[in-house]
Amino acid sequence: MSDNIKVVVKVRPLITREIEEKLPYQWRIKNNSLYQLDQNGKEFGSSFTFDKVYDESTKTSEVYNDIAKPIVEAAVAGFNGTIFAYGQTSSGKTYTMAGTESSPGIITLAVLNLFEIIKNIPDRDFLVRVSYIEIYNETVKDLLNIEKDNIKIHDTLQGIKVDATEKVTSSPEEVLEIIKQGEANRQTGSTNMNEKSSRSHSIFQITIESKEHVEGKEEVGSVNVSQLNLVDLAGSERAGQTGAKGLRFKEGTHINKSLSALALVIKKLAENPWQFNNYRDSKLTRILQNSLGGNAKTSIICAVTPAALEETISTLQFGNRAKFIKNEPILNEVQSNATMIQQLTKKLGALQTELECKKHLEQGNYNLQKQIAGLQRLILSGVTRHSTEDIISTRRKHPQRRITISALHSVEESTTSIPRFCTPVLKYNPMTLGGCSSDLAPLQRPGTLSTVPEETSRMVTPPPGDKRVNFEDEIIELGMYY
Ligand SMILES: Nc1ncnc2c1ncn2[C@@H]1O[C@H](COP(=O)(O)OP(=O)(O)OP(=O)(O)O)[C@@H](O)[C@H]1O
Repeated sequence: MSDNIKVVVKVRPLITREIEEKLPYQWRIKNNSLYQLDQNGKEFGSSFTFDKVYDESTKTSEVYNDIAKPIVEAAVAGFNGTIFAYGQTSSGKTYTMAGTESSPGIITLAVLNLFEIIKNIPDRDFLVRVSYIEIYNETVKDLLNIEKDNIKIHDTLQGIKVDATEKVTSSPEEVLEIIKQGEANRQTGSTNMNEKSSRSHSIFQITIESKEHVEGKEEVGSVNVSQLNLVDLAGSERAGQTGAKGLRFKEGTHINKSLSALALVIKKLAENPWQFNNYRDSKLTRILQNSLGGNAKTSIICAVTPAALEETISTLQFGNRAKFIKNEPILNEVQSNATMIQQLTKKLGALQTELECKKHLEQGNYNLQKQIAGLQRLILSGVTRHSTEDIISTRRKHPQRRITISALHSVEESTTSIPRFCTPVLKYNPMTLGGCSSDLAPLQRPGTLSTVPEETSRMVTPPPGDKRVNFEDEIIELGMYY
Protein backbone atom coordinates (compact mmCIF):
# COMPACT_ATOMS: atom_id res chain seq x y z
CA MET A 1 0.00 0.00 0.00
CA SER A 2 1.31 3.38 -0.96
CA ASP A 3 1.75 5.77 1.93
CA ASN A 4 -0.31 8.35 0.15
CA ILE A 5 -3.12 6.33 -1.38
CA LYS A 6 -4.88 3.77 0.74
CA VAL A 7 -7.52 1.52 -0.74
CA VAL A 8 -9.71 -0.67 1.42
CA VAL A 9 -12.87 -2.69 0.86
CA LYS A 10 -15.98 -2.52 3.04
CA VAL A 11 -18.45 -5.37 2.62
CA ARG A 12 -21.90 -4.52 3.91
CA PRO A 13 -24.43 -7.01 5.33
CA LEU A 14 -27.24 -8.30 3.12
CA ILE A 15 -30.15 -5.88 3.13
CA THR A 16 -33.85 -6.74 3.32
CA ARG A 17 -34.34 -6.67 -0.46
CA GLU A 18 -31.47 -9.12 -1.00
CA ILE A 19 -32.72 -11.42 1.75
CA GLU A 20 -36.24 -11.38 0.34
CA GLU A 21 -34.92 -12.14 -3.13
CA LYS A 22 -32.88 -14.97 -1.56
CA LEU A 23 -29.70 -13.75 -3.22
CA PRO A 24 -26.76 -16.03 -2.38
CA TYR A 25 -23.40 -14.91 -1.00
CA GLN A 26 -21.02 -14.51 -3.94
CA TRP A 27 -17.92 -13.73 -1.90
CA ARG A 28 -15.94 -15.01 1.06
CA ILE A 29 -13.54 -12.83 3.01
CA LYS A 30 -10.31 -14.35 4.30
CA ASN A 31 -7.18 -12.57 5.43
CA ASN A 32 -7.91 -9.31 3.66
CA SER A 33 -8.76 -11.11 0.42
CA LEU A 34 -12.11 -11.59 -1.28
CA TYR A 35 -12.71 -14.97 -2.92
CA GLN A 36 -15.40 -15.53 -5.50
CA LEU A 37 -17.81 -18.37 -4.64
CA ASP A 38 -19.54 -20.79 -7.00
CA GLN A 39 -23.14 -21.99 -6.63
CA ASN A 40 -22.04 -24.57 -4.07
CA GLY A 41 -20.29 -21.98 -1.96
CA LYS A 42 -16.82 -23.11 -3.05
CA GLU A 43 -14.07 -20.67 -3.87
CA PHE A 44 -13.21 -20.34 -7.53
CA GLY A 45 -11.90 -17.83 -10.03
CA SER A 46 -9.75 -14.91 -9.14
CA SER A 47 -9.37 -13.41 -5.71
CA PHE A 48 -8.68 -9.79 -4.81
CA THR A 49 -6.32 -8.75 -2.05
CA PHE A 50 -6.23 -5.38 -0.33
CA ASP A 51 -4.44 -4.06 2.70
CA LYS A 52 -7.71 -4.20 4.52
CA VAL A 53 -10.99 -5.90 3.77
CA TYR A 54 -13.69 -5.15 6.34
CA ASP A 55 -16.45 -7.69 6.75
CA GLU A 56 -20.14 -7.11 7.43
CA SER A 57 -19.69 -6.78 11.17
CA THR A 58 -17.06 -4.04 11.02
CA LYS A 59 -18.14 -0.74 12.53
CA THR A 60 -17.53 2.46 10.60
CA SER A 61 -15.48 3.75 13.54
CA GLU A 62 -12.92 1.00 12.91
CA VAL A 63 -12.66 1.95 9.25
CA TYR A 64 -12.34 5.57 10.34
CA ASN A 65 -9.47 4.85 12.72
CA ASP A 66 -7.54 2.89 10.10
CA ILE A 67 -7.81 5.00 7.02
CA ALA A 68 -9.45 8.35 7.76
CA LYS A 69 -7.98 9.45 11.06
CA PRO A 70 -4.40 9.63 9.70
CA ILE A 71 -5.67 11.86 6.89
CA VAL A 72 -7.51 14.18 9.27
CA GLU A 73 -4.37 14.41 11.45
CA ALA A 74 -2.29 15.21 8.38
CA ALA A 75 -4.83 17.84 7.30
CA VAL A 76 -4.51 19.56 10.68
CA ALA A 77 -0.74 19.55 10.12
CA GLY A 78 -1.14 21.23 6.71
CA PHE A 79 -1.49 18.40 4.17
CA ASN A 80 -4.42 18.11 1.78
CA GLY A 81 -6.51 15.00 2.22
CA THR A 82 -9.35 13.21 0.50
CA ILE A 83 -11.48 10.30 1.60
CA PHE A 84 -14.03 8.88 -0.79
CA ALA A 85 -16.35 5.92 -1.06
CA TYR A 86 -16.76 4.21 -4.42
CA GLY A 87 -19.07 1.37 -5.43
CA GLN A 88 -22.23 0.31 -7.22
CA THR A 89 -25.59 1.71 -6.21
CA SER A 90 -26.82 0.45 -2.82
CA SER A 91 -23.41 -0.87 -1.79
CA GLY A 92 -23.21 1.20 1.42
CA LYS A 93 -21.30 4.35 0.41
CA THR A 94 -23.66 6.82 2.07
CA TYR A 95 -23.98 4.57 5.12
CA THR A 96 -20.19 4.64 5.42
CA MET A 97 -19.58 8.33 4.65
CA ALA A 98 -22.65 10.09 6.05
CA GLY A 99 -23.77 7.39 8.50
CA THR A 100 -26.89 7.33 10.61
CA GLU A 101 -27.84 8.48 14.11
CA SER A 102 -26.80 5.14 15.57
CA SER A 103 -23.76 4.63 13.35
CA PRO A 104 -21.96 7.92 12.72
CA GLY A 105 -20.26 8.01 9.34
CA ILE A 106 -16.73 8.97 8.35
CA ILE A 107 -17.74 12.62 7.85
CA THR A 108 -19.20 12.99 11.35
CA LEU A 109 -16.27 11.15 12.92
CA ALA A 110 -13.80 13.33 11.00
CA VAL A 111 -15.48 16.53 12.19
CA LEU A 112 -15.47 15.41 15.84
CA ASN A 113 -11.91 14.18 15.59
CA LEU A 114 -10.73 17.37 13.88
CA PHE A 115 -11.81 19.57 16.78
CA GLU A 116 -10.39 17.10 19.33
CA ILE A 117 -7.03 17.26 17.57
CA ILE A 118 -7.12 21.06 17.43
CA LYS A 119 -7.96 21.23 21.14
CA ASN A 120 -4.76 19.36 21.89
CA ILE A 121 -2.53 21.75 19.95
CA PRO A 122 -2.57 24.86 22.14
CA ASP A 123 0.54 26.35 20.57
CA ARG A 124 -1.22 26.98 17.25
CA ASP A 125 -4.25 29.07 16.30
CA PHE A 126 -6.70 27.46 13.89
CA LEU A 127 -9.36 28.73 11.58
CA VAL A 128 -11.78 26.15 10.20
CA ARG A 129 -14.24 26.78 7.40
CA VAL A 130 -16.47 24.43 5.51
CA SER A 131 -18.37 24.19 2.27
CA TYR A 132 -20.64 21.52 0.86
CA ILE A 133 -21.27 20.93 -2.83
CA GLU A 134 -22.78 18.32 -5.07
CA ILE A 135 -22.28 17.41 -8.69
CA TYR A 136 -25.72 16.74 -10.10
CA ASN A 137 -26.19 16.01 -13.79
CA GLU A 138 -22.70 17.40 -14.40
CA THR A 139 -23.52 20.70 -12.71
CA VAL A 140 -21.84 21.83 -9.49
CA LYS A 141 -24.38 23.00 -6.93
CA ASP A 142 -23.92 24.67 -3.59
CA LEU A 143 -25.65 22.62 -0.89
CA LEU A 144 -25.37 25.53 1.56
CA ASN A 145 -27.06 27.98 -0.80
CA ILE A 146 -29.43 26.41 -3.30
CA GLU A 147 -29.51 29.59 -5.33
CA LYS A 148 -25.94 28.91 -6.41
CA ASP A 149 -26.87 26.10 -8.73
CA ASN A 150 -24.07 26.23 -11.28
CA ILE A 151 -20.87 27.20 -9.56
CA LYS A 152 -17.49 27.59 -11.18
CA ILE A 153 -14.31 25.64 -10.64
CA HIS A 154 -10.96 27.49 -10.50
CA ASP A 155 -7.33 26.50 -10.61
CA THR A 156 -5.48 28.37 -7.86
CA LEU A 157 -2.03 28.22 -6.36
CA GLN A 158 -3.52 26.21 -3.51
CA GLY A 159 -5.20 23.80 -5.91
CA ILE A 160 -8.68 23.44 -7.36
CA LYS A 161 -11.29 25.69 -5.74
CA VAL A 162 -15.01 26.07 -6.27
CA ASP A 163 -17.03 29.26 -5.78
CA ALA A 164 -19.10 27.72 -3.01
CA THR A 165 -20.41 29.28 0.18
CA GLU A 166 -17.85 28.95 2.96
CA LYS A 167 -18.85 29.04 6.60
CA VAL A 168 -16.33 29.72 9.32
CA THR A 169 -16.96 27.45 12.26
CA SER A 170 -15.65 27.10 15.76
CA SER A 171 -17.20 23.90 17.06
CA PRO A 172 -18.14 20.41 15.87
CA GLU A 173 -21.79 21.07 16.76
CA GLU A 174 -21.90 23.94 14.29
CA VAL A 175 -20.31 21.87 11.55
CA LEU A 176 -22.72 18.97 12.10
CA GLU A 177 -25.62 21.37 11.90
CA ILE A 178 -24.27 22.80 8.64
CA ILE A 179 -23.92 19.27 7.26
CA LYS A 180 -27.52 18.56 8.20
CA GLN A 181 -28.63 21.68 6.34
CA GLY A 182 -26.60 20.65 3.30
CA GLU A 183 -27.85 17.08 3.30
CA ALA A 184 -31.42 18.31 3.27
CA ASN A 185 -30.61 19.97 -0.08
CA ARG A 186 -28.94 16.94 -1.61
CA GLN A 187 -30.49 15.15 -4.58
CA THR A 188 -31.72 11.70 -3.61
CA GLY A 189 -34.40 9.48 -5.07
CA SER A 190 -35.87 6.04 -4.86
CA THR A 191 -34.84 3.27 -7.27
CA ASN A 192 -35.48 -0.48 -7.35
CA MET A 193 -32.01 -0.96 -5.87
CA ASN A 194 -32.07 1.64 -3.12
CA GLU A 195 -34.95 3.40 -1.42
CA LYS A 196 -32.81 6.47 -0.85
CA SER A 197 -30.28 6.52 -3.63
CA SER A 198 -27.82 9.41 -3.96
CA ARG A 199 -28.40 10.96 -7.36
CA SER A 200 -25.36 13.21 -7.08
CA HIS A 201 -21.74 13.10 -5.95
CA SER A 202 -21.37 15.12 -2.76
CA ILE A 203 -18.17 16.73 -1.55
CA PHE A 204 -17.90 18.17 1.95
CA GLN A 205 -14.84 20.39 2.10
CA ILE A 206 -13.05 21.54 5.23
CA THR A 207 -10.36 24.20 4.88
CA ILE A 208 -7.99 24.40 7.82
CA GLU A 209 -5.65 27.34 8.36
CA SER A 210 -3.25 27.39 11.27
CA LYS A 211 -0.43 29.53 12.55
CA GLU A 212 1.82 29.63 15.54
CA HIS A 213 0.05 31.05 18.58
CA VAL A 214 1.92 34.06 19.95
CA GLU A 215 0.11 36.00 22.65
CA GLY A 216 -0.57 39.59 21.66
CA LYS A 217 1.33 39.36 18.40
CA GLU A 218 -0.40 40.58 15.28
CA GLU A 219 2.30 39.82 12.73
CA VAL A 220 2.34 36.13 11.94
CA GLY A 221 4.82 34.06 10.04
CA SER A 222 3.78 31.34 7.69
CA VAL A 223 0.31 29.87 7.73
CA ASN A 224 -0.48 26.21 7.03
CA VAL A 225 -3.46 25.86 4.74
CA SER A 226 -4.95 22.51 3.88
CA GLN A 227 -8.13 21.18 2.39
CA LEU A 228 -9.93 18.02 3.41
CA ASN A 229 -12.44 16.53 0.94
CA LEU A 230 -14.98 14.03 2.25
CA VAL A 231 -16.71 12.55 -0.75
CA ASP A 232 -19.81 10.40 -1.08
CA LEU A 233 -20.01 9.34 -4.70
CA ALA A 234 -23.21 8.33 -6.39
CA GLY A 235 -23.14 4.66 -7.36
CA SER A 236 -22.71 3.10 -10.77
CA GLU A 237 -25.98 1.57 -11.89
CA ARG A 238 -27.68 -0.34 -14.67
CA ALA A 239 -31.02 1.01 -15.79
CA GLY A 240 -32.27 -2.59 -16.04
CA GLN A 241 -31.65 -3.16 -12.34
CA THR A 242 -32.65 0.21 -10.95
CA GLY A 243 -35.75 0.49 -13.15
CA ALA A 244 -34.70 4.07 -13.81
CA LYS A 245 -36.82 5.98 -16.28
CA GLY A 246 -37.19 9.65 -17.18
CA LEU A 247 -35.33 11.87 -14.74
CA ARG A 248 -33.84 8.92 -12.83
CA PHE A 249 -32.52 7.52 -16.12
CA LYS A 250 -30.95 10.86 -17.05
CA GLU A 251 -29.35 11.06 -13.59
CA GLY A 252 -28.03 7.52 -13.94
CA THR A 253 -26.47 8.36 -17.31
CA HIS A 254 -24.62 11.34 -15.83
CA ILE A 255 -23.55 9.33 -12.79
CA ASN A 256 -22.16 6.50 -14.93
CA LYS A 257 -20.43 8.91 -17.29
CA SER A 258 -18.59 10.74 -14.52
CA LEU A 259 -17.66 7.48 -12.78
CA SER A 260 -16.26 6.21 -16.10
CA ALA A 261 -14.17 9.38 -16.35
CA LEU A 262 -12.93 8.75 -12.80
CA ALA A 263 -12.11 5.13 -13.61
CA LEU A 264 -10.24 6.20 -16.74
CA VAL A 265 -8.15 8.78 -14.87
CA ILE A 266 -7.27 6.16 -12.28
CA LYS A 267 -6.42 3.56 -14.91
CA LYS A 268 -4.08 5.96 -16.72
CA LEU A 269 -2.42 7.08 -13.49
CA ALA A 270 -1.87 3.48 -12.50
CA GLU A 271 -0.39 2.57 -15.90
CA ASN A 272 1.85 5.57 -16.32
CA PRO A 273 1.65 8.63 -14.06
CA TRP A 274 3.44 10.79 -16.66
CA GLN A 275 1.02 10.29 -19.52
CA PHE A 276 -1.55 12.99 -20.28
CA ASN A 277 -4.70 12.67 -18.23
CA ASN A 278 -7.71 14.79 -19.04
CA TYR A 279 -9.14 15.73 -15.66
CA ARG A 280 -11.50 18.11 -17.47
CA ASP A 281 -13.50 15.19 -18.85
CA SER A 282 -15.85 15.52 -15.90
CA LYS A 283 -16.52 17.89 -13.01
CA LEU A 284 -15.80 15.04 -10.61
CA THR A 285 -12.26 14.36 -11.86
CA ARG A 286 -11.59 18.10 -12.10
CA ILE A 287 -12.55 18.69 -8.47
CA LEU A 288 -10.67 15.60 -7.32
CA GLN A 289 -7.63 16.37 -9.50
CA ASN A 290 -5.36 17.11 -6.55
CA SER A 291 -6.43 13.93 -4.81
CA LEU A 292 -5.62 11.71 -7.79
CA GLY A 293 -1.90 11.76 -8.47
CA GLY A 294 -1.45 15.22 -6.94
CA ASN A 295 -0.77 17.09 -3.73
CA ALA A 296 -2.92 15.13 -1.29
CA LYS A 297 -3.16 12.07 0.86
CA THR A 298 -6.08 9.96 -0.30
CA SER A 299 -8.06 7.04 1.07
CA ILE A 300 -10.56 5.15 -1.06
CA ILE A 301 -13.23 2.95 0.46
CA CYS A 302 -14.60 0.42 -2.04
CA ALA A 303 -18.11 -0.39 -0.86
CA VAL A 304 -19.52 -3.75 -1.98
CA THR A 305 -22.42 -6.06 -1.34
CA PRO A 306 -21.61 -9.76 -0.92
CA ALA A 307 -24.65 -10.57 -3.07
CA ALA A 308 -23.41 -9.05 -6.35
CA LEU A 309 -20.88 -10.59 -8.66
CA GLU A 310 -20.14 -8.49 -11.74
CA GLU A 311 -20.62 -5.13 -10.04
CA THR A 312 -18.44 -6.16 -7.14
CA ILE A 313 -15.73 -7.40 -9.53
CA SER A 314 -15.86 -4.03 -11.29
CA THR A 315 -15.49 -2.15 -7.97
CA LEU A 316 -12.62 -4.37 -6.87
CA GLN A 317 -10.84 -3.87 -10.18
CA PHE A 318 -11.22 -0.13 -9.72
CA GLY A 319 -9.71 -0.40 -6.24
CA ASN A 320 -6.89 -2.63 -7.49
CA ARG A 321 -5.83 -0.03 -10.04
CA ALA A 322 -6.13 2.82 -7.57
CA LYS A 323 -3.55 1.12 -5.33
CA PHE A 324 -0.86 2.00 -7.88
CA ILE A 325 -1.50 5.74 -7.94
CA LYS A 326 1.33 7.80 -6.51
CA ASN A 327 0.41 11.06 -4.86
CA GLU A 328 2.89 13.68 -3.77
CA PRO A 329 1.52 15.44 -0.72
CA ILE A 330 3.49 18.43 0.51
CA LEU A 331 3.13 20.66 3.54
CA ASN A 332 1.11 23.67 2.33
CA GLU A 333 2.81 26.63 3.97
CA VAL A 334 1.99 30.11 2.75
CA GLN A 335 3.25 33.54 3.74
CA SER A 336 0.31 35.32 2.22
CA ASN A 337 -1.87 38.01 3.74
CA ALA A 338 -4.67 36.42 1.75
CA THR A 339 -5.13 33.73 4.39
CA MET A 340 -8.20 34.41 6.44
CA ILE A 341 -6.49 33.68 9.73
CA GLN A 342 -3.90 36.42 8.98
CA GLN A 343 -6.66 38.87 8.21
CA LEU A 344 -8.62 38.02 11.33
CA THR A 345 -5.52 38.14 13.54
CA LYS A 346 -4.64 41.59 12.25
CA LYS A 347 -8.20 42.74 12.62
CA LEU A 348 -8.21 41.46 16.18
CA GLY A 349 -5.04 43.41 16.95
CA ALA A 350 -6.47 46.55 15.41
CA LEU A 351 -9.68 46.27 17.41
CA GLN A 352 -7.73 45.71 20.59
CA THR A 353 -5.70 48.84 19.91
CA GLU A 354 -8.88 50.75 19.26
CA LEU A 355 -10.33 49.45 22.49
CA GLU A 356 -7.30 50.72 24.38
CA CYS A 357 -7.89 54.07 22.73
CA LYS A 358 -11.41 54.19 24.03
CA LYS A 359 -10.74 52.97 27.53
CA HIS A 360 -11.81 56.22 29.08
CA LEU A 361 -15.33 55.67 27.82
CA GLU A 362 -16.05 52.89 30.21
CA GLN A 363 -19.28 51.62 28.81
CA GLY A 364 -18.66 52.65 25.24
CA ASN A 365 -16.31 49.77 24.56
CA TYR A 366 -19.01 47.12 24.87
CA ASN A 367 -19.54 46.89 21.15
CA LEU A 368 -15.85 46.48 20.46
CA GLN A 369 -15.54 43.86 23.16
CA LYS A 370 -18.25 41.85 21.48
CA GLN A 371 -16.43 42.02 18.17
CA ILE A 372 -13.18 41.02 19.80
CA ALA A 373 -14.82 38.11 21.59
CA GLY A 374 -16.27 36.98 18.27
CA LEU A 375 -12.91 37.06 16.53
CA GLN A 376 -11.13 35.36 19.40
CA ARG A 377 -13.60 32.53 19.28
CA LEU A 378 -13.17 32.16 15.56
CA ILE A 379 -9.47 31.71 15.99
CA LEU A 380 -9.38 28.45 17.87
CA SER A 381 -6.55 27.57 20.15
CA GLY A 382 -6.94 24.78 22.64
CA VAL A 383 -10.37 25.92 23.77
CA THR A 384 -12.16 23.42 26.01
CA ARG A 385 -14.97 21.75 24.18
CA HIS A 386 -17.45 18.93 24.64
CA SER A 387 -16.03 15.46 24.21
CA THR A 388 -16.91 13.42 21.15
CA GLU A 389 -19.01 11.06 23.26
CA ASP A 390 -20.98 13.97 24.73
CA ILE A 391 -21.84 15.23 21.27
CA ILE A 392 -22.84 11.86 19.86
CA SER A 393 -24.94 10.99 22.90
CA THR A 394 -26.65 14.39 22.81
CA ARG A 395 -27.46 13.81 19.14
CA ARG A 396 -28.92 10.43 19.97
CA LYS A 397 -30.94 11.66 22.92
CA HIS A 398 -32.32 14.60 20.97
CA PRO A 399 -32.34 13.54 17.35
CA GLN A 400 -34.80 16.25 16.38
CA ARG A 401 -33.07 19.00 18.27
CA ARG A 402 -31.66 21.69 16.05
CA ILE A 403 -28.70 23.63 17.26
CA THR A 404 -29.41 27.25 16.63
CA ILE A 405 -26.68 29.19 15.00
CA SER A 406 -27.83 32.72 15.14
CA ALA A 407 -26.20 33.96 11.98
CA LEU A 408 -24.47 32.07 9.24
CA HIS A 409 -24.33 34.22 6.17
CA SER A 410 -23.12 33.18 2.77
CA VAL A 411 -19.86 34.42 1.43
CA GLU A 412 -20.65 36.76 -1.39
CA GLU A 413 -18.04 38.14 -3.71
CA SER A 414 -15.60 40.12 -1.62
CA THR A 415 -17.72 39.42 1.43
CA THR A 416 -16.70 36.92 4.02
CA SER A 417 -19.21 35.86 6.61
CA ILE A 418 -18.70 34.39 9.99
CA PRO A 419 -21.06 33.23 12.65
CA ARG A 420 -21.73 35.28 15.69
CA PHE A 421 -20.86 33.49 18.86
CA CYS A 422 -22.46 35.63 21.51
CA THR A 423 -25.75 34.29 22.73
CA PRO A 424 -28.74 35.75 20.98
CA VAL A 425 -30.18 37.05 24.24
CA LEU A 426 -27.23 39.26 25.03
CA LYS A 427 -28.38 42.65 26.13
CA TYR A 428 -27.17 45.35 23.89
CA ASN A 429 -25.89 48.38 25.62
CA PRO A 430 -26.06 51.10 23.04
CA MET A 431 -23.55 53.78 23.78
CA THR A 432 -21.94 56.40 21.73
CA LEU A 433 -18.40 55.49 20.86
CA GLY A 434 -16.37 58.53 20.20
CA GLY A 435 -12.91 59.72 20.74
CA CYS A 436 -9.79 58.79 18.98
CA SER A 437 -10.96 57.55 15.61
CA SER A 438 -12.57 59.57 12.91
CA ASP A 439 -13.74 56.31 11.32
CA LEU A 440 -16.75 56.18 13.57
CA ALA A 441 -20.13 56.90 12.10
CA PRO A 442 -23.56 56.58 13.66
CA LEU A 443 -25.63 53.55 12.90
CA GLN A 444 -29.10 52.91 14.22
CA ARG A 445 -29.40 49.46 15.76
CA PRO A 446 -32.68 47.61 15.85
CA GLY A 447 -34.24 48.42 19.22
CA THR A 448 -35.92 46.00 21.65
CA LEU A 449 -32.72 44.31 22.76
CA SER A 450 -31.94 46.72 25.41
CA THR A 451 -32.83 47.06 29.03
CA VAL A 452 -30.86 50.26 29.15
CA PRO A 453 -32.16 53.61 27.93
CA GLU A 454 -32.33 54.11 24.18
CA GLU A 455 -29.39 56.03 22.83
CA THR A 456 -27.77 56.42 19.49
CA SER A 457 -25.28 53.66 18.90
CA ARG A 458 -22.27 53.61 16.65
CA MET A 459 -20.10 51.05 15.11
CA VAL A 460 -16.82 50.98 13.27
CA THR A 461 -17.21 52.10 9.69
CA PRO A 462 -14.14 51.20 7.65
CA PRO A 463 -12.64 52.84 4.63
CA PRO A 464 -14.46 51.85 1.43
CA GLY A 465 -13.47 48.91 -0.77
CA ASP A 466 -12.49 46.50 1.94
CA LYS A 467 -13.77 43.02 2.70
CA ARG A 468 -16.63 42.70 5.10
CA VAL A 469 -17.26 40.17 7.78
CA ASN A 470 -20.91 39.99 8.77
CA PHE A 471 -21.82 39.15 12.31
CA GLU A 472 -25.50 38.84 13.06
CA ASP A 473 -25.82 42.42 13.99
CA GLU A 474 -22.38 43.79 13.30
CA ILE A 475 -20.19 44.34 10.32
CA ILE A 476 -16.44 44.14 10.57
CA GLU A 477 -14.41 45.18 7.60
CA LEU A 478 -11.29 43.26 6.71
CA GLY A 479 -8.25 44.29 4.82
CA MET A 480 -7.69 47.91 5.69
CA TYR A 481 -4.70 47.37 7.88
CA TYR A 482 -2.23 45.99 5.35
N1 LIG B 1 -22.79 -1.61 7.19
C1 LIG B 1 -24.12 -1.60 7.04
N2 LIG B 1 -24.91 -2.10 7.98
C2 LIG B 1 -26.24 -2.08 7.82
N3 LIG B 1 -26.88 -1.59 6.74
C3 LIG B 1 -26.13 -1.07 5.77
C4 LIG B 1 -24.72 -1.04 5.86
N4 LIG B 1 -24.24 -0.48 4.75
C5 LIG B 1 -25.32 -0.16 4.02
N5 LIG B 1 -26.45 -0.51 4.61
C6 LIG B 1 -27.82 -0.34 4.09
O1 LIG B 1 -27.79 -0.61 2.70
C7 LIG B 1 -28.67 0.26 1.99
C8 LIG B 1 -27.89 0.97 0.89
O2 LIG B 1 -26.86 1.73 1.50
P1 LIG B 1 -26.45 3.18 0.98
O3 LIG B 1 -27.63 4.02 0.73
O4 LIG B 1 -25.41 3.66 1.88
O5 LIG B 1 -25.83 2.76 -0.44
P2 LIG B 1 -25.11 3.70 -1.49
O6 LIG B 1 -23.93 2.93 -1.97
O7 LIG B 1 -24.86 5.03 -0.94
O8 LIG B 1 -26.21 3.74 -2.63
P3 LIG B 1 -26.42 4.83 -3.80
O9 LIG B 1 -25.23 4.81 -4.67
O10 LIG B 1 -27.64 4.33 -4.51
O11 LIG B 1 -26.65 6.13 -3.14
C9 LIG B 1 -29.24 1.21 3.02
O12 LIG B 1 -30.50 0.73 3.38
C10 LIG B 1 -28.28 1.11 4.18
O13 LIG B 1 -28.90 1.37 5.41
